[in-house]
Amino acid sequence: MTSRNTAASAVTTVELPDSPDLLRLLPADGGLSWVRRGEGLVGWGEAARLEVSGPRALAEAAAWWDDLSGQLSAPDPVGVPGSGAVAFASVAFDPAAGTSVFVVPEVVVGRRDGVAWMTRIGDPPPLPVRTEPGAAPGRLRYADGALDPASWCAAVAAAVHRIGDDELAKVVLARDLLVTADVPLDPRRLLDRLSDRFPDCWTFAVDGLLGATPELLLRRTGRELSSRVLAGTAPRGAGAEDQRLAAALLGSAKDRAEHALAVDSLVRALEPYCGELDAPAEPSLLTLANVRHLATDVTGTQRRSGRRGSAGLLDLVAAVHPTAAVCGTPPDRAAALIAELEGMDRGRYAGPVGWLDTRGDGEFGLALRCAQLSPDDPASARLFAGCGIVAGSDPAAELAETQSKFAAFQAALEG
Ligand SMILES: C=C(O[C@H]1C=CC=C(C(=O)O)[C@@H]1O)C(=O)O
Repeated sequence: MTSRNTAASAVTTVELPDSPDLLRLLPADGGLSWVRRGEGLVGWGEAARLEVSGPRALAEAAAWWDDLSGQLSAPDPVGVPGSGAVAFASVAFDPAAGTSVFVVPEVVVGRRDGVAWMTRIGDPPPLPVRTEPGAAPGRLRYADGALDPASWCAAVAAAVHRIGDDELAKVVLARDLLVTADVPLDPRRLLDRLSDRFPDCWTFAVDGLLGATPELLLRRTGRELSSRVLAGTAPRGAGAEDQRLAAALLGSAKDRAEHALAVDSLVRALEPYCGELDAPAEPSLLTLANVRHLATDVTGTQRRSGRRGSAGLLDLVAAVHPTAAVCGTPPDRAAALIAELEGMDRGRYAGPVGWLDTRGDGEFGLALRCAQLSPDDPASARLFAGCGIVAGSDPAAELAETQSKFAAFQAALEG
């Protein structure tokens, strides 16, 4: 665990008279973001930072944030979830092995239900010097990541085989794609384009991991908990074909089984913490520009008493992650098969990403439809996409699904 903390200075929060375009405020090096439909949080500067890994990574992060929250609590005239000091977080897919990053920005600008505010820690310059986002990156060169398409299809076929042997019911297999541009990639341009094209997604950026995720792992507001579980995907089509594909997804026994396992994994993990928990019996459709998903919005109320009643947001995130939307069923066998077949380190892809405030409120999505900007080459990035594999999955169809999912970030890169 490494932590840096220059945060023991005054925290001030003021309401802003005008509602700023949050993503337009970000400085040239990108900063931090969690924005959907123009609302959410952006931040920049670093008042404190934690990098943590190991079997107790999230517990250590929770203790670090509890301690810091005590130092950072301050009068907050806005008083809504996200106002005051916050930490942005990007957790490794496997927090025991990978590095999770928590950043407390010096400046946060937020907007919620039309109310805008700015929180500053210490005395940083209030707004960055504005420069326009950079131009299109010119020519893009793509290269296979860990597995070429044929090898990845072979991995899917092997997974289907293992599922047929009754070893497990579902595993999510992902692949990566490398991209290099002629000029450095501009995170602000990517975030702008992602949020324009994917208004129903959360456009996030934490420590070089950028994306627009449609999946909300867990939101905590007071004791109210909510989640949007996704699993089961169909491509988009033109005209009547699009409606046919939507109806086929809703009626697909394979996709519904894949979806039910993801909902079940979240519900089972949350149940012990909740007095009430509601998961609709039927999934709905979430339609995005590139794909359509089966979706279930789960809501619950956290218990008031006992050890589980006092669990904080990071304890809850640790309890629910990884769901079967990104790992599989049963999770231990699925994680072992992912390690065996994927041939890559997921890093923070498919891990929880979001923010938490000093009151214990916050939102965590799953880091999907994203790319990790290269720390060594500002013109390069690594894109990720994965698919749930169940009995009856067809490797060629799953490969096509990863291509449709990559297309979300590719559209932001291109043009
Ligand atoms: C693992 C990913 O998507 C998950 C979320 C929605 C639908 C999924 C699916 O249909 O396979 C995946 O479970 C990804 O986009 O990389």
